[in-house]
Amino acid sequence: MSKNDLIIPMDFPKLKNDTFLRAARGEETEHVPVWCMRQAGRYLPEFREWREGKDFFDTCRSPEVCCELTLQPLRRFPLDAAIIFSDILVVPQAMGMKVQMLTGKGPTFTEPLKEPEDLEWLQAKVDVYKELGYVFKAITLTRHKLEGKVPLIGFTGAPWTLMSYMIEGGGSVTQSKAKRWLYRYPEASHMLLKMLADVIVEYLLGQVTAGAQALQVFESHAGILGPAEFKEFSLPYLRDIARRVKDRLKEAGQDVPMIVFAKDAHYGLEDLSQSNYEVVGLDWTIDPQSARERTGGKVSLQGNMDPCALYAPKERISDIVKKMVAGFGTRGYIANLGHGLYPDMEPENVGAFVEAVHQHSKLMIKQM
Ligand SMILES: Cc1c2[nH]c(c1CCC(=O)O)Cc1[nH]c(c(CCC(=O)O)c1C)Cc1[nH]c(c(CCC(=O)O)c1C)Cc1[nH]c(c(C)c1CCC(=O)O)C2
Repeated sequence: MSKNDLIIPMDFPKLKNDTFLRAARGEETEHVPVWCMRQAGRYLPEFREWREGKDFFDTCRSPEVCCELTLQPLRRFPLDAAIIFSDILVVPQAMGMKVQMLTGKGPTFTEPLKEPEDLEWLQAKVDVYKELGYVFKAITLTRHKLEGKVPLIGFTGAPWTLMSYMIEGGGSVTQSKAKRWLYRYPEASHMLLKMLADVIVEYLLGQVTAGAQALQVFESHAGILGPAEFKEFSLPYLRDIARRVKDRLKEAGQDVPMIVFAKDAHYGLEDLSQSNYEVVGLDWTIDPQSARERTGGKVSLQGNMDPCALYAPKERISDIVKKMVAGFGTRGYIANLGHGLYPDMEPENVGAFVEAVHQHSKLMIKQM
């Protein structure tokens, strides 16, 4: 597949609910928009049905199935945004690494990177249209099937998070193999991070060309780094990605809001709020008001209810949401969880969360 094989997205249905996009830009809204990380996931029986017996990455490579899985949560809940069903690990795959999703174990690389010499067999220059065109097709198809209901979010893993998977070969508590590279091979680490950033920029631009209306960058493994390592090995690449994507979009007369979610990196909040992203996503370990103070009104904020609060009864969820919305304020705010939904969560309680955000925020905005 090449860029020209893509259905050039000129004829998308008109967007009816742009609350999420307005909040991302800090504009006024009638209610606080809300979506959930991992909203397309195993907590939904219809999702489990579609995924049953099928390989995870085969599913990612089927645009029709990705489209269906993306739309499922929107049929149930009045969410204000959709996020394309895919995975961050499709990028290492595009660079030539083999990854499987093993039941009960999660993502597993057949041959993780061990030493700097291993970088030689990585694909540094990736034709994203050829290797990741299936994601772009899923985005274009979903954008049509959404019928303008809500905006569609595209996403990527950030360089450090992807690097850590490529070296660890899967999930890890200490990330010690990946961190060993940072301390022992800083030059090779920067080489790998730069290689990843280059692919990510093209990948994000391809997603916008295909129809993505916002982009989220997941730095899920930020919290394992100390402040100095974050400043050296994560932040510069996060900034570089947003800058390059925005410059290239500007040349094409386009502008798409970008969200950075660096989990557990509150030490980096001030820096993240000055990193070319419109929105900073937050995990639940930071208090909404202090996040506001530390980001000084420079960005919109997204988050940050503890996903486990969804185990509470509905009335309690409503109280927690009310405090959270009051803490962030209704302007420049996108409600979300502080991380993804877990498979054992009740769809009904997810509905209660979404409803509580709309209900409380509408009242607060009216009273202003
Ligand atoms: C670290 C990471 C990954 N993938 C992702 C991240 C960053 C966000 C985060 O910090 O959680 C991002 C991701 N993965 C998935 C999405 C889809 C969109 C959404 O609904 O949010 C998104 C945005 C689908 C998925 N990706 C995965 C699932 C579950 C497996 C399945 O569907 O069979 C889904 C719905 C698998 C996955 N993919 C990954 C892991 C560690 C796992 C296994 C853990 C688990 O089993 O939940 C890597």
